[in-house]
Amino acid sequence: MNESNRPITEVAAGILLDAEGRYLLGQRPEGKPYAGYWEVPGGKIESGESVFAALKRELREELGIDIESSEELVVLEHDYPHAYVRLHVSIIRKWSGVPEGCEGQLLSWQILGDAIPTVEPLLPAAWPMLEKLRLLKV
Ligand SMILES: Nc1nc2c([nH]c(=O)n2[C@@H]2O[C@H](COP(=O)(O)OP(=O)(O)OP(=O)(O)O)[C@@H](O)[C@H]2O)c(=O)[nH]1
Repeated sequence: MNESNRPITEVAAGILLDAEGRYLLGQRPEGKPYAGYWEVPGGKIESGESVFAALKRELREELGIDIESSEELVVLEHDYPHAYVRLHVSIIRKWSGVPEGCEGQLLSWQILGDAIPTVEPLLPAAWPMLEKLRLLKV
């Protein structure tokens, strides 16, 4: 619970960062809250699951890739009308397979040095994680 007494939804989000300094965004599919918004891939952490296990499972389901490791970037909270979420954001530099939109979602590689993504709209809570990513010397 938080100060507004809403249950906290724990979420794992993974920023795939490639050797050319690009990161991946995906578009939320129809049927989910904020459908059509762009986000960092990931999803809800199941009860008893570690952040890394959730990330590994979500990225396999959503993108068809397998990750071996991740680095924590930031933990941030956001109060949405539909949920109060705590996002555990990690950077992933190595994976096997080529990311595909396994749930029919569009994907877009973005250049880290760009001020704003070339796709929109972005989920509100995606902005602070991208800010944090830019501050990092990657
Ligand atoms: N994956 C992801 N979720 C985010 C981001 N920013 C953000 O606020 N969220 C929120 O975190 C929650 C993630 O839920 P989700 O709907 O993607 O999770 P899921 O795939 O497990 O959903 P499901 O229960 O429909 O299967 C949503 O409330 C979403 O609005 C982001 O950048 N990436």
